[in-house]
Amino acid sequence: MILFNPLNGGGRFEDCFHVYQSFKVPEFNESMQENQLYGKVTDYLNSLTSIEDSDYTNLVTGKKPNEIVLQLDRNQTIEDDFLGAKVRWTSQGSGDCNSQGRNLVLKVRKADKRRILRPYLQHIHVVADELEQRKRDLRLYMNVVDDDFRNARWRPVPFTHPATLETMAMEADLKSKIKSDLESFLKAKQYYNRLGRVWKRSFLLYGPSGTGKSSFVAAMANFLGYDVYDLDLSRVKDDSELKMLVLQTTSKSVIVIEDLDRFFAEKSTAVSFSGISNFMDGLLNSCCAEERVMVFTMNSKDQVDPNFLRPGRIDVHIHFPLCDFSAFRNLATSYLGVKEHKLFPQVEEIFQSGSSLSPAEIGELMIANRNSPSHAIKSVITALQTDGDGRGKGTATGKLGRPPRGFDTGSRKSGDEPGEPGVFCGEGVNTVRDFRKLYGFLRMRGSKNSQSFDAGSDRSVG
Ligand SMILES: Nc1ncnc2c1ncn2[C@@H]1O[C@H](COP(=O)(O)OP(=O)(O)OP(=O)(O)O)[C@@H](O)[C@H]1O
Ligand SMILES: [Mg+2]
Repeated sequence: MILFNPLNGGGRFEDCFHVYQSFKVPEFNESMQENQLYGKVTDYLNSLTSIEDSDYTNLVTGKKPNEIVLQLDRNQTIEDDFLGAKVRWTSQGSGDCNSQGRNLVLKVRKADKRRILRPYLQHIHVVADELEQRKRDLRLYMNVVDDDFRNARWRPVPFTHPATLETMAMEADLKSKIKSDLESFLKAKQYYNRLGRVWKRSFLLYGPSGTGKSSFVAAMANFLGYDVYDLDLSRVKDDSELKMLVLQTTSKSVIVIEDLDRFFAEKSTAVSFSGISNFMDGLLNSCCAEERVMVFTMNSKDQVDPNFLRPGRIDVHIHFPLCDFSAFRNLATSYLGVKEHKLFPQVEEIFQSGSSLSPAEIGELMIANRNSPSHAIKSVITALQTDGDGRGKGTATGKLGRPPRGFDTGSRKSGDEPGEPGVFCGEGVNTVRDFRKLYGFLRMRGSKNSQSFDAGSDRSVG
């Protein structure tokens, strides 16, 4: 007696008693046109963790260079859970010599069918669309003034910034909080709709120059699979032009305004404070597309009107501190491929004494000396001793676990000369001072000497 047919979706005892109902999703319709649902279900199934856990599965190249994706094999069955119900999917050959293509067969318990079938198919649609969105090439939009039309508009270019959340040197706990915050934002459409709120999230990234704020915006966009709208306020004529630009942005995008504190301090934009607040509120109460992330970067939030930073306008505040020893280790791992080194205790001691540099400064020294990790670390030690000018003493981080301390603007120490013994640098960057020149750090020194961080009022992720 044959009870189970393994080609019939991994036969189970219940199958024999018609406990399940099957639904076939063919690859092509009767006119041999592609059935789009088949593509969506395939993408959805290939993204499930159960495919990773199955006994065998296919590995195929994806659309992007070096991308490898998991793919359901013919006659393979995987399980999925939805609203507490278990369903099974089997990939089958068409079995019909007159037709081509494959089928995906869904088995649902009859008892669950009425309750879950429609929402489950809807869920597959949503997830597949999100996956598609993440796969497509991203764009960076910059606002330009169109001479002919005297109008501001967005000009797109391909967005190819390589930063990812993984490449950012940040405290691990903070990074994983941000990651799960973004993940839950992506899944929260129905939640926001139920609350009657626009599906958006706004972030404030603040910290000294060269600590990774701009790179982090790129990493977020790559993580979310969103386009980036980089709004340059100095190119905006007035408040109404700002409004028009906002209306032109599309959903699934990160809208970023960099160095906002500078605009407020220098009044170097024709846009008023209320224009910017309305810009944020306009997005909040939006007539325009939703599913957007807004990011503002600044060196310090001291000079910024607290009204601007109030809850509801800014959801998440993230502080970007100067390097500590743990960030240094992260950088050494990614830039030099070194997880441990005999010089690490010495580096740690210097950090503990309060010296610090920005990740950009340390990263640049590592890149310049990347052929010899020892030389690279020695150059960092020398730079911390000579250029590290005690800035680390003032980096109150609050959320990163270090207690808030007064900020020491401290004048530079004298040993600021290039070419310290034992320091081998290449590519024209010999000391942090050289790098600061390159990076435009002096610009910041001139205008932003007195910074301190209000860690106490942080609302951080989580
Ligand atoms: N935390 C970090 N992790 C990894 N790389 C970093 C980090 N911080 C800075 N860098 C590197 O330093 C360079 C400058 O960083 P970035 O431009 O993101 O700094 P920033 O905070 O935006 O500075 P500014 O305030 O001057 O705009 C980038 O090449 C980036 O890769
Ligand atoms: Mg920046």
